Amino acid sequence: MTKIAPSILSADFSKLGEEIKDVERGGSDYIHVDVMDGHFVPNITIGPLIVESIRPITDLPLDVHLMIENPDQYIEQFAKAGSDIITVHQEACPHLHRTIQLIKSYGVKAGVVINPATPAELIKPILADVDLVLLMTVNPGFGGQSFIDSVVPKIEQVSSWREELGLSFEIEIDGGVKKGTAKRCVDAGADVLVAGSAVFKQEDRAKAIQDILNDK
Ligand SMILES: O=C(CO)[C@H](O)[C@H](O)COP(=O)(O)O
Ligand SMILES: [Fe+2]
Repeated sequence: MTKIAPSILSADFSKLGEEIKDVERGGSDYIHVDVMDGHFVPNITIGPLIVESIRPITDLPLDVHLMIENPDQYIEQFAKAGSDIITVHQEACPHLHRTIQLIKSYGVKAGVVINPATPAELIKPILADVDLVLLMTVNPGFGGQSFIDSVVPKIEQVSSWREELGLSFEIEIDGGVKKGTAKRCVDAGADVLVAGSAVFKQEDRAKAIQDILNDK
């Protein structure tokens, strides 16, 4: 069963708690939290305080996507704030194994992310250590961007390695996912679809979620 992870980046922050409840009722599997530092990406969003404040609102796993430089410095804070999954960018981690082990040391699931232009070969050595691989289908930094089609073969590639290596990490896709692009991701091997604007910018969030999951 394909999972959906609405990204609160596109939610109305003035009523974030209600927004999260709405997508939870609408059938979400994870809540995706986009953390941006204005350095790794050209935008600033939220920090551990927000993760801590939304933690009591939902029992859904908080899937925290760190788009920050030097993530090692902040992993403890995000873990203690209540993250269930923390994903770090390969491009931001010179010592990727160490960073993945640091996340796991707090009892949190660990994921690795790559940008659209980063070859999947660069994360092959870490696949046996991660719970999740996040493949960006936009350049990180903003919601509402267009899906980059050239990432689809990379989804197939990572999915085939997972089978060959007998591993069980989840493959998550992030950026421009909506009805029309979701099917291509799922057909290529994606398990979890992040969707920001395609969920939160719609009035009926339950319908928006079903439209994405039923993309045929
Ligand atoms: O990581 C992200 C951007 O860097 C977001 O998760 C992503 O862009 C979701 O927004 P949308 O579905 O509107 O593209
Ligand atoms: Fe994200």
